[in-house]
Amino acid sequence: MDQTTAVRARDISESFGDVVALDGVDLDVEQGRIHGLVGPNGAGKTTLLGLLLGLAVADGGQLEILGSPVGSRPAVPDGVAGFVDGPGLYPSLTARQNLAALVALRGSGPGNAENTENADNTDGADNSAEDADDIDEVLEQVGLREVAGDRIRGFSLGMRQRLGLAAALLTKPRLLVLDEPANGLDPAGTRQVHRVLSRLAAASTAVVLSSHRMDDLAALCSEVTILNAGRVMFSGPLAELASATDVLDYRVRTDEPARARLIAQASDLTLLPPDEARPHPDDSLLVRCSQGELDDLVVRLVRAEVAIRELAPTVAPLEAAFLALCGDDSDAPGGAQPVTERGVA
Ligand SMILES: Nc1ncnc2c1ncn2[C@@H]1O[C@H](COP(=O)(O)OP(=O)(O)OP(=O)(O)O)[C@@H](O)[C@H]1O
Repeated sequence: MDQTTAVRARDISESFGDVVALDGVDLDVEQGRIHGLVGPNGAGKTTLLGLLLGLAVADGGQLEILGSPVGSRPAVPDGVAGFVDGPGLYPSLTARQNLAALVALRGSGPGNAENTENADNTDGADNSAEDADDIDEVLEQVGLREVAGDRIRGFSLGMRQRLGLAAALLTKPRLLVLDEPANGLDPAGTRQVHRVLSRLAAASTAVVLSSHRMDDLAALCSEVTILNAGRVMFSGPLAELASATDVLDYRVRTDEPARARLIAQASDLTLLPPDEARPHPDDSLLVRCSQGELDDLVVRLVRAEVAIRELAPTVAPLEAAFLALCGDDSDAPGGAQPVTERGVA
């Protein structure tokens, strides 16, 4: 497998007036990896993706894309494709015409944007047969072949996102950069996009994509970078992130709630007040504890012959780690401390 580093960023900073969007960001992405950027609103995700796409140049730090340092002027680096803030598309053109226009604008087709707009040659008559085949192929990949002849004015957000992905695929990128590609996608669309991205990664393309949600990324990415207020809170494999948060909240449902509560009160763990957010709160216990403390509680309950009917974290471990690191949930276990094991601030 090609081990070339697709992205190597060191101490990247970027400000807009007084607003510090990125503050000493390091990022490493190897080819063939799908790397997720996650963080709350204003964390700096789009700003960082924009730098990777060459839409802007960082105020400070070093950035290498596909083995070459980026220049001092904004320019899309060779081999890079993607979009931030939604794909740029022509609403009055069909899906196929949009892709044909992009091919023409890139200069790999004989036409230009104007003649593509005026013509109703939805079969790509102005493009070479090879371009037309490529267009059909990427439309098929993203599941838009059936609506290739429809004007995209009527497309849903999810369909536009998929067309944006198709446009990026046309360039056969070695680094694909996507800002919230899951926006507006239904579950089937999400699965389809995941399949496309996984195939790309298997063929050595690096993918960097952003999301607000850890659970979105967990299904697709092997590694993540968590940004908060422009700083890297964690960067590394998902498994490492899950183990970064030892303390979690668990729901424990038993056949004898009153006795179970007494036993929990006699333990070292923290007993949380009942979950009022649930529409039908039952009499399960909510406890905040480490894995070891949970083991101890289970042993005590079993010894007391209290039957455990359900035991599960209230929030998935990865989501809990994200909430703890971003410190945007005062109820979350843990605090907003950067994890310092691997390339973080
Ligand atoms: N062009 C700009 N002019 C001024 N401030 C900007 C500009 N672009 C971004 N910012 C600011 O930089 C910070 C980071 O913004 P950015 O869009 O990168 O965050 P984000 O993580 O993508 O947020 P979101 O999840 O809401 O899209 C924010 O405080 C934002 O207001």
